[in-house]
Amino acid sequence: MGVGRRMQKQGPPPALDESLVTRKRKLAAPTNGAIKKQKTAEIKKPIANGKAKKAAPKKVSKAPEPEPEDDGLSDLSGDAIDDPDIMEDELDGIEEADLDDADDDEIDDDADDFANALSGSDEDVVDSDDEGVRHKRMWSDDEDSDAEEKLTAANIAGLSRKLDQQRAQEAAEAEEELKDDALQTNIAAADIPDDEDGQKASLLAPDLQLLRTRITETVRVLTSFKDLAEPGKSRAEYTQALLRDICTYYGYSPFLAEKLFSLFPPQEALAFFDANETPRPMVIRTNTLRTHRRDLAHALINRGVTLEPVGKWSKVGLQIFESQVPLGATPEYLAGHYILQAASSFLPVMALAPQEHERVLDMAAAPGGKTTHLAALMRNTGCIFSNDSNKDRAKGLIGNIHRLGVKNTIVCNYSALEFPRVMGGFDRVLLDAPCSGTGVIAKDASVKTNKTEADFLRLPHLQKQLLLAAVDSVDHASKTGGYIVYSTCSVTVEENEQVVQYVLNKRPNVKLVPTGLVFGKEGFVKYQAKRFHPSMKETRRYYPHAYNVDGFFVAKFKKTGPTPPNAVKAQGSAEEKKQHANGTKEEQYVDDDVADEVDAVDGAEEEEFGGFDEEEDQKYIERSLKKQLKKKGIDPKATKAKAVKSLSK
Ligand SMILES: C[S@@+](CC[C@H](N)C(=O)[O-])C[C@H]1O[C@@H](n2cnc3c(N)ncnc32)[C@H](O)[C@@H]1O
Repeated sequence: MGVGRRMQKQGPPPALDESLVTRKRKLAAPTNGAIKKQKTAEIKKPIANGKAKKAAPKKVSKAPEPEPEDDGLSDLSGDAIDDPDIMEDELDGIEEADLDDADDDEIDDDADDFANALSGSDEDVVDSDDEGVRHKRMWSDDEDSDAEEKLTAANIAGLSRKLDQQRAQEAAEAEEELKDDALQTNIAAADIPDDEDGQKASLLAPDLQLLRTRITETVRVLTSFKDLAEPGKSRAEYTQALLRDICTYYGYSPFLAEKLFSLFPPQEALAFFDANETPRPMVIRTNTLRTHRRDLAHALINRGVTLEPVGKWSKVGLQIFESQVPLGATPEYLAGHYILQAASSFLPVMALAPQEHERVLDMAAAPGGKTTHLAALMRNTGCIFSNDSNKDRAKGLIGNIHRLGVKNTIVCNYSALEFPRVMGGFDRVLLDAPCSGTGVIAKDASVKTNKTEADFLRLPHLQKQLLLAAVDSVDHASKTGGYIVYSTCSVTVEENEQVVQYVLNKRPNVKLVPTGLVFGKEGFVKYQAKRFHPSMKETRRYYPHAYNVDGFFVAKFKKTGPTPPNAVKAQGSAEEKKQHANGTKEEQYVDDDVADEVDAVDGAEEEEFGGFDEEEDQKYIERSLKKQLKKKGIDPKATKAKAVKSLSK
């Protein structure tokens, strides 16, 4: 695993993170000298057979430190977890300060007691006001020198990775400078062969370099347009030129480049495109049904893995900096002690916050990252219906459920559109919807070119229907729940705010509520000509450039009553149109597409479930296609096949 951006600390930027999570925090950043000292210590640490030897403990432990087990599993067994003595011994090589924020809510009570015994405090790191405890418990990159003394082998390794990262960055910069020099030399050189037109033959590196310079310069002009624009040149002209350069430089289709660019101010858009060029940090989620985060960290450190807690916002995530072993094949992995899972995938589950003994539906669940997290939060109680329409993917879901020791889950294989006809009355429903993947371009670069306008009609349409089904599957009278979480790994407005707005319009019996997540940007209340309900600010957006996590969207709804049988009918009725015209209805927060669709709905939905039918769906798709074609100046009377083809170009 290389160094670089991947090594960056993941999660919320300091301002958000610190102010929201910690009330008292005065520790300063470590000095370079301190980091160097730690680095030296790590270099001295011998590593044999791919297995790092334990660093010598700084403190003498109460009990003699046991030799690490050969298979690294016995110290993670249920007995070890429940036996404070054994666990205390284990912690000699990994100081309690670092990992005892790991468990809290997600582990069993015995383990909580044990954690408390170790730290001398039963408080949660997140809410602690106790400065002393805070010093001990923090595991971050801005400790003071006192706290450094207490850093563990893991922490030292983590920090030394950062030093490596710094060095790599310096090396990259030096290389960049060399290239610059070379470029200048090349440009000035008289012996570059001319092409047929007598122009200097273009060289790939100089072109990209120049392109990058031009992009940066155009962004600068757009940012201070009045002061920097050439007279007579419009903002639109600059933007078009910039988009052309972005497509060439980063390899996006013009359609997607424009769609993504329009989400941000120009400077931020550039940061977003840049962030999509580097992978996010590798993260694993501790399976608290099988182990505790600190025990897992201990076991992996002993196998030569360098890691750190993912951030104070998660009690189960570990960010992997470097590994001597394949993380998908360690004994701990095979024993189900963790799952490889992107950090942002934790968020929808945290937002849904399932309670023990509830009935929960995961509508689109494969391969099961979120289902298994739900099960862990519910401590294997209650019942999860874990559904996916794709049978092959559902096999992976079953595999993960078995590996991670999930016992409260029933796997089903329906189109989620069939809920609640299959079953309803759930306390909570998670809809992690199929989406375009514009939040995970760093993982799948094909998204840059393979998504067309047709996808951004088809997917939102499916997402809207699925979300209506999710709402209708929840028991509004649930004593503990009545919540729905909608998430996507996409950043487009069509797949997020527009879907949420559509459902708010169609189902007056739900409202948006805070997600409870401690970081993330507010959803759009306004986007281009579209206006959304003010409560849309309760939804959360996540961007790779802002938090070093995959792009994600999370919305949480509370169902307040049964769906009125005439809900949909009312929305298309003459009375409602009159209300819209008078601006007397909350549903004036309607975007064009929603208005079209609402107008198109004349048939009543007789039952709580929306009663979708393919014919009706087709009508919406065709209507939207026609609109798009008209916008493009294409004859909408062209055959549908031709129309889709031209839109796909
Ligand atoms: C984003 S992935 C879900 C990831 C999953 N929640 C996890 O955390 O591992 C979306 C899933 O939706 C499924 N899907 C697509 N259309 C569906 C439908 N109509 N009903 C149910 N599942 C569907 C896909 O097969 C895919 O597995």
